Amino acid sequence: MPQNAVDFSSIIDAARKADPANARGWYEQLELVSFEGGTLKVMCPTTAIANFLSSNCTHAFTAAAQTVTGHLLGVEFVCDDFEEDSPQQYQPQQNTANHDIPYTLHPDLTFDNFVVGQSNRLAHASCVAISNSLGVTYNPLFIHSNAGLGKTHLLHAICTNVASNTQNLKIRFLTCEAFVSKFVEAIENGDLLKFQETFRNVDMLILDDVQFLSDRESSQDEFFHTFNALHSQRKQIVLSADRPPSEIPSLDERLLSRFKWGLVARIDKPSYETRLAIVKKKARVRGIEIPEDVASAIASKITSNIREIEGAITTLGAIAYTDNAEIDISLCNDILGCKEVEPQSVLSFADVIEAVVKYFKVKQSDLKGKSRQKSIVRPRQITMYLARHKTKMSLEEIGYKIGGRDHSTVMHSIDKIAKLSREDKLLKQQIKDLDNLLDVAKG
Ligand SMILES: Nc1ncnc2c1ncn2[C@@H]1O[C@H](COP(=O)(O)OP(=O)(O)OP(=O)(O)O)[C@@H](O)[C@H]1O
Repeated sequence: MPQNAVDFSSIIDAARKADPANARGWYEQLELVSFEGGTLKVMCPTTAIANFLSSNCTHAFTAAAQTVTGHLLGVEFVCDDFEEDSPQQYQPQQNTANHDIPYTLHPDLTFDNFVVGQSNRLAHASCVAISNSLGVTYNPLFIHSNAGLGKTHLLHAICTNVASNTQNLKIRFLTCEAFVSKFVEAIENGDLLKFQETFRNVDMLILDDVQFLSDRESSQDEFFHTFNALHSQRKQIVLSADRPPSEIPSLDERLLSRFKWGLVARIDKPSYETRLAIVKKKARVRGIEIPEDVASAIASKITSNIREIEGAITTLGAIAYTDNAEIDISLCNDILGCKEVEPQSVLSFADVIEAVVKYFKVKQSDLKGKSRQKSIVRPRQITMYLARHKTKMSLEEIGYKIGGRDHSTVMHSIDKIAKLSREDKLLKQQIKDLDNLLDVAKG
């Protein structure tokens, strides 16, 4: 089949329908570059987009390509960050070949896609400032807020901005949990020197959720030395937490004072106007048209957590793509109406993982690690299943929290547990016990 015989726009439409939750407005910017040896090569505008598609959408695009052409085809996402003649194939370990950023950056979480209002103006401005001159303005930068108000979004945006404006920088971006578990692993394996080299020789260190250091004395001590090593070389440090430094329990005084050396910026709950702008922005990113009355209904009803706004838009988009339904106020009220009668989940990922750890007597670090032992794999899959059903987290967020796994691994684990628990009595009982434990935790 020649390349020009492939109806690429129908493939894009079919891919949107096959997986509406991941459909994006920027699908329009994808181009078919070649069709050779049974593989469609799709050119992506950025590495982050190629990364996102490879991790999350390969299945949907392959199924779409096969449905539209009637042939067994493969799909490969490529990008051309170096502006060379031939496109660079996407390398899963790297965000760009010129930077060492081991963590996968999300293409949606950019400064362009971040709505600025009174509630987050300082945090946003300081992130922009540091990403334009690392280690010079605010060091460290400490951002804190309640859940779902944009901390992680800003951290991704800093990395994306730095990666696109500078060359050959070493950036480490990870959750504090990952830092602690790598530290513990390094002690266990006698690799402490290598660990220290990894974290003390970077141009920027970004740690998400540093409240996790609470009560972990050795990790605090190690981080204290990492901090000093970086700060003395004027390397940039960015930290985020769900509370200000002074409210992190059992935080060493030496760290507490260092966390306040630079700038501490709080993100507050956004106003109605900011929420409305966020609804519109999110809809645009997902390529969904939302009428004004629907946008304002969402912004009025969902007030405290932007993640829930995103959830409502994803649901509307899924219905619009799969049923070809028009998004109108009655559809919106159906969705938001359901939300109202749902009991408000106060469970977090931490509640879920703690329950699983206690119940199966396993270590958190193992659940988030790479072990393939059955005694770890099953509790890990159950954690993902429960996180999906008992919290409001997206597949991507669950993957991020459980050791940086991708969305398709999370989906596979959830499906597997759902299927097995129908037949396997022991598994069914385990889920029921954990369900009860979590209901008690919720109170
Ligand atoms: N000002 C904003 N503009 C656009 N999107 C936003 C904004 N604030 C938050 N969001 C979106 O809300 C969702 C949740 O944000 P994010 O994950 O950054 O929250 P968080 O503060 O890190 O939460 P948590 O503490 O639970 O990890 C993301 O999809 C993010 O893009």
